[in-house]
Amino acid sequence: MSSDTALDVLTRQQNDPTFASVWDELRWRGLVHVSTDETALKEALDGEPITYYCGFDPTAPSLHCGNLLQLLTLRRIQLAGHKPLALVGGSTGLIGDPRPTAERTLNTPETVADWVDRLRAQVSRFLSPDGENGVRLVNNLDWTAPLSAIDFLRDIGKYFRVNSMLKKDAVAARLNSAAGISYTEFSYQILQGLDYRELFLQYGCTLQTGGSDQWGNLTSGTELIRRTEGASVHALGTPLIVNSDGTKFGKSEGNAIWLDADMTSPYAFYQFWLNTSDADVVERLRQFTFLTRAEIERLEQAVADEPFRREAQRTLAFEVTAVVHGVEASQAAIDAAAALFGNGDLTSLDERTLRSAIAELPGSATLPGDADVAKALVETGLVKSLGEARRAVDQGGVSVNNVRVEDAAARLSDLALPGGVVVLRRGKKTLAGVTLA
Ligand SMILES: N[C@@H](Cc1ccc(O)cc1)C(=O)O
Repeated sequence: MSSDTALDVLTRQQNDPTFASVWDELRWRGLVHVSTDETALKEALDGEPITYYCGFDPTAPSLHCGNLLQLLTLRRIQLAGHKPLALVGGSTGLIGDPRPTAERTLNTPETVADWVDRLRAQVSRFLSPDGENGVRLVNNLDWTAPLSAIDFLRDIGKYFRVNSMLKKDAVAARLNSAAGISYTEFSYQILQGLDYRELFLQYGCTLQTGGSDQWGNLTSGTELIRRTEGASVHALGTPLIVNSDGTKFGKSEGNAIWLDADMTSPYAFYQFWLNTSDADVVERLRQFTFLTRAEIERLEQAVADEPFRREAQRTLAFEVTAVVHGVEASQAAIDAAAALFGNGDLTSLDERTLRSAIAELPGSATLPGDADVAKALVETGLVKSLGEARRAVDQGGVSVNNVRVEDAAARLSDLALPGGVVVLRRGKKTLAGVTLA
């Protein structure tokens, strides 16, 4: 991340006078899908600061776009004065939250511990550490590891009825599948319930947020607290984000969109948001940016009046990339696209941005430095044959790094940008990238 941190960006845009109540804002932004008693929750959120939490499991070295919704929701509630606990699941990550489809493979404790560290660092970037309601990071391994099997079964297990455990969505789906479900994953909801109780007892935590797929796990905690402590606490489930064409949100050509810049480059991240459809873009602006209601409504009008300008998409991509990677990286992603597609000066781009930008072009190849322009045109699929390549160059229709080439036999190493990057263009629009080996 650059010097301009996610929080700087968030904080700049925090004051939206339209919303007297954070509950009203969460509703308007389309973040409330399911919750425990609404009146009680609204009252709690509009009243004195409460402590609330959301958990993230270390199932990969980085969080992804789907988790981002939870991080931003945590931040919105923090901006209203409440105190967040961000839990990274050192113990739950060792067990695995059952997915409706198939059993997870267990990761080694070393791997999980490494991912816990990485996720803690990621999560902290989205929440302010300052003041009375500064974020506290917690790890459920701290209270789960010391628990003996006997204590777990006697003291906690007694409060869970297998019948209701079987009804939870993911468990029910797996029971009906051929693969079934292991006892390990079946027990997961108890652990998450235990977390909520622990955070209630230790910190007075009275709200847990999560995706709506977490509803069973959220209510596992509220029920346990009701049974053991006689207290009534809250849970809030945000909607599952889907694209209006029915495809899953958060993937680009089958790859997950990660928050880690080494796993998904800021350029690719920016492009992902830029590709949002007109039908989805306003909802995404509400859910994933801190822009004010007035600004989002103006963009909604822009989508209706001048969809071809894609102002809403460009704003969305800039804002979300800035929140995750910083303003500079977000601007660099814009500059790279402009230089590539607008025939601009490629030499002004930094090598890393340029490399990640060409990696996203449809035809990209790695070639030895002594390869010539004709060969590169063939290898990247811009032409079908060496003959066609030569003709295209002779007709003046080929450029390398946005400078027209005259000689199809020119060596790529003589034309490359620093880092061995070569951008080939055929005609006006067709681009491909080559990295020299
Ligand atoms: N089960 C949550 C992560 C989580 C773990 C422990 C908790 O206490 C809360 C949430 C998920 O898979 O997204």
